[in-house]
Amino acid sequence: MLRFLTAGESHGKGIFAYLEGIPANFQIDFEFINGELSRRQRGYGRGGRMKIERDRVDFLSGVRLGRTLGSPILMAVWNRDYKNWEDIMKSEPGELPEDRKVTRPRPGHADLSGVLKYGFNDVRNVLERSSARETAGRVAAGALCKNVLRELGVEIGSYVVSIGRVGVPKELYEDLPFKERFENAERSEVRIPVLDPSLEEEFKREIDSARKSGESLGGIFEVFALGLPPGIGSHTQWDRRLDGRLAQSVVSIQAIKGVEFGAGFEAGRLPGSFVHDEIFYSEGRGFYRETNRAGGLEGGMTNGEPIVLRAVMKPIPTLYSPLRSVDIKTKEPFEASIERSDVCAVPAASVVAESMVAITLLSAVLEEFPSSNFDRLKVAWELYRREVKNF
Ligand SMILES: Cc1cc2nc3c(=O)[nH]c(=O)nc-3n(C[C@H](O)[C@H](O)[C@H](O)COP(=O)(O)O)c2cc1C
Ligand SMILES: C=C(O[C@@H]1CC(C(=O)O)=C[C@@H](OP(=O)(O)O)[C@H]1O)C(=O)O
Repeated sequence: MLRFLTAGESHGKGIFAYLEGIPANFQIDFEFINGELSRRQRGYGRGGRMKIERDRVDFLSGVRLGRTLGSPILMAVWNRDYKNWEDIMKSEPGELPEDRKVTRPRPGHADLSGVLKYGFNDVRNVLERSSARETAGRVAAGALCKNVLRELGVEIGSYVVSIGRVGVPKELYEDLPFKERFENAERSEVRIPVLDPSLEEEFKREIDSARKSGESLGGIFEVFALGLPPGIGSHTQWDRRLDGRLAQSVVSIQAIKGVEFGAGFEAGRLPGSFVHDEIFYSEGRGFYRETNRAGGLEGGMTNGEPIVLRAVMKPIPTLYSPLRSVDIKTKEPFEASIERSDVCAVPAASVVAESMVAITLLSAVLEEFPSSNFDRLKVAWELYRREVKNF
């Protein structure tokens, strides 16, 4: 089992990820982890903050000479922007003048519920932690989990299928292998799964026109995981079901409002014979399916087919065209105005979702094959893969 938590404020010293349970003696690919952090920063539609930050991982514990020790791993992603906020974010005692406190809660954020819950008179005490800057910590930890899973032959990727009203027609990508969809997304500024310059332009125009009119956009992306054998997860208890655990980990990402697996909500409109994946067998392949409407999950377990989930992100709530709200001090209505914000962060959110999927999958794998040492995990994993193939 893995234990994973984050700490840190958006404009504080840094974002930190705590990860416990990674087997010892795993050789970490630092370049890969830093590459994942930079993937999270990219994507058309991001705001000024991403020009300041150059996220890199700094291992503070649990790693020696490039290998894991089996002890808790603490990772830091330092905030370059901290130096611009030090006077209002420092931990040493001090008082802020009233005019430097944030008293205007933004609709769509944790701001109002947070000040009411904690009794704060400064919204900053809430917004600093509710900010999606925290996702840098998720990606640092998720990248290490992805690194481990890759050594077990499991690949995780994602691509964007719609932003605002613009979508990628399904017939353009449904026949492409997942790896090709992913490689195309990596070359696209909006992470779409096809190489189509005019479609790419259409996505960018949608984002540009939202920016011009002071609007923001959400969208939908897909995450896949390849190479998992059947039987990871469990049908025996609600909190062990892998579908439920994956959904929770992805919906926990800031602004993600829903998740569906495989045929998803469409399954509710179709009769059963169009939804369930029939079972076949051949000597070379073992058991297999010709369709994957289940998205690789049946009964809370992997079924050996690719895991495919789709998630929806709401539009960024901080808008250049102001929304109405009420000042918590004066109780006067006002229209929120802002200095900087992302217009669309769907491509970045899809990278974060890959990380959450990696953390959840590796946790389930380690529950099935508890191992203190990575080489032993690999042996147990290969044995099981062979066993189910030759069943
Ligand atoms: C990668 C990423 C970047 C985001 N950037 C912004 C931003 O620049 N401005 C903003 O208002 N919200 C941004 N958000 C969304 C907010 O953090 C989120 O909407 C807010 O936490 C409330 O969402 P919730 O109701 O799901 O918690 C971003 C979210 C993600 C995943
Ligand atoms: C800093 C990141 O995302 C931030 C998420 C965010 C929010 O309100 O969620 C607001 C913006 O930050 P700022 O208010 O400093 O401009 C984004 O840039 C990041 O992704 O690293």
